[in-house]
Amino acid sequence: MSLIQTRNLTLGYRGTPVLRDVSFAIERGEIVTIVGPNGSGKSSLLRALIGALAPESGSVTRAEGLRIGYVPQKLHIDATLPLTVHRFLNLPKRQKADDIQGVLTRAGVPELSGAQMTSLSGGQFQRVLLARALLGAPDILILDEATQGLDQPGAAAFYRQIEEVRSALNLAVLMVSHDLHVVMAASDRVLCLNGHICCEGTPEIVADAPEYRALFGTGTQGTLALYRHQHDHAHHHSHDHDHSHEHCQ
Ligand SMILES: Nc1ncnc2c1ncn2[C@@H]1O[C@H](COP(=O)(O)OP(=O)(O)OP(=O)(O)O)[C@@H](O)[C@H]1O
Repeated sequence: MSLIQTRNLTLGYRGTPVLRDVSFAIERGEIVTIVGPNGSGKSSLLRALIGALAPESGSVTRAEGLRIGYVPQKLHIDATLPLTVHRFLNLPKRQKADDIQGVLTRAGVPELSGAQMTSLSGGQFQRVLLARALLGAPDILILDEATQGLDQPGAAAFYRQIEEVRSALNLAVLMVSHDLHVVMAASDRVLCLNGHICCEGTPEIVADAPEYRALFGTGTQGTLALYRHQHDHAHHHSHDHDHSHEHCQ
């Protein structure tokens, strides 16, 4: 069974339509990225998937007992407040020291436990947020533009970390991003939204689709090729989904 599935999901705010007829499912082990212009309904879809926004029609089904780990865009930390990474990860609930060290290691920052939150670089900060999301042993990680403010190499490194986490823990990853170049390459599947699913499939299929090009231009392919080249066969994925039905329409 899928971790989360929607059928003909239609969303809106007091009669203003936002998304119509979205049928989507995400399985364990998959990395799926949602792209789309501003206002295309990406965050609304995430909100509906986690149950924070009720459908106008259609349905959202979550696997029983599904644990969701959420990585926000950013989080404001009061610069005057002394707060170590270790203490931050103990909020709001006290955690075992081993568990904290474990998620920091998993997030690629094992050395940061004693560091002050306010001293972290953007990339380190996002990894600490990733570590926090991992504390609940999630089945699915949901990231809402988690690399905003990072430069392109920083964002690419963060997504490689996400891929490592996915491979190690076999969880699903669903992310919204504007970093089209790097994020598309790090995804198994891309969903392009514009009031509805205008296009979906592997990054290559979506980047080639006229609907996607009409929205985002044609600059993505070269970067995808470069990323693939650098990244080729660096690791093995344990999942094996059949996406032969992928299409753009
Ligand atoms: N709480 C709300 N009340 C009313 N309208 C809303 C609300 N939240 C979002 N909207 C509207 O719904 C539409 C989709 O917004 P949403 O935030 O889902 O898009 P998005 O693709 O995530 O955009 P962005 O890339 O700018 O973050 C927009 O027109 C927005 O103004």
